[in-house]
Amino acid sequence: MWIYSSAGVTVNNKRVSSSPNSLLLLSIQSNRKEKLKLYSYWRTAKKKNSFLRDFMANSGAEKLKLYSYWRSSCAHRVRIALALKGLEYEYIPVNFLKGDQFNPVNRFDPEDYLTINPMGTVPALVDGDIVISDSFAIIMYLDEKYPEPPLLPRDLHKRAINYQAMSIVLSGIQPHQNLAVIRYIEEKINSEEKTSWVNNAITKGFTALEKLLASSAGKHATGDEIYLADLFLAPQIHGAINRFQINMEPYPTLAKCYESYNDLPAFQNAVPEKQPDAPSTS
Ligand SMILES: N[C@@H](CCC(=O)N[C@@H](CS)C(=O)NCC(=O)O)C(=O)O
Repeated sequence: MWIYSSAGVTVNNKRVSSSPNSLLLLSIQSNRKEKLKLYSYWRTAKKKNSFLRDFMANSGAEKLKLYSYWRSSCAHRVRIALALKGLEYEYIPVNFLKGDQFNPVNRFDPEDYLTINPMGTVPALVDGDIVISDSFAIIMYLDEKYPEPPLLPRDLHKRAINYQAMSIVLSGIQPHQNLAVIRYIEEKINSEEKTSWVNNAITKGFTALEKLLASSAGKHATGDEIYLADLFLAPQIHGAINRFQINMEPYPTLAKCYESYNDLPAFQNAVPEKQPDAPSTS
């Protein structure tokens, strides 16, 4: 696998050059004409990461792999990030209802999914030899490797609001509505208790988010650009409305952001209903 960074070029973990420019000369399979084409493309590419992205897409390098489940809001966040960064990936479904998390997910995986993510949850991203689970870690990894468009604003206050909104969803809401948790409540108590538990967690989180974002929001959570908070809000609101039938009227700021997300292709294509493992009737 080719890794290109400001520190140089690595192929299959072997440093082959300390100068990123020589990537072009190292495109071993290319003939002189192709090399010149690559070189002139690199010279004119506005952003180095778009060069890397295109080069990876055309070089036969292994594609990113995303272990996902259509309805997972955590995987949904990563799908948006991948789309915003313009990255192609292989979608590998992990079907929790069939217990895929305890088995090899498909015939190409020699080992159980738990060796990929010992927590047995999605998402997990595989980038060559690098395996990352947890949506936040994955999104930060992608943002650092492919800095355009940036997922964190430069303004420190706005950046802190993004972290805060992300954290409310990541640790204040989603864990309470997680499949394993709600199944447990349903089994040990009953389904009314499950519904009230989830509603309570979403209401508490959305009330806090509404207060946090009322003064910072533009078209999106912290202005008109898309940032980290938006990647966490969109899937959370989508699930709240479609899966848990939450009324968004008390949260006008969140509802307005959600409406704007629905206009953007990166968000439109990442929704659960459009994933390859979604049931056809959903
Ligand atoms: N903090 C983790 C949470 C991962 C997580 O809980 N994923 C859920 C789907 S959104 C899951 O895999 N649930 C399966 C289960 O609970 O068995 C992340 O953001 O990736």
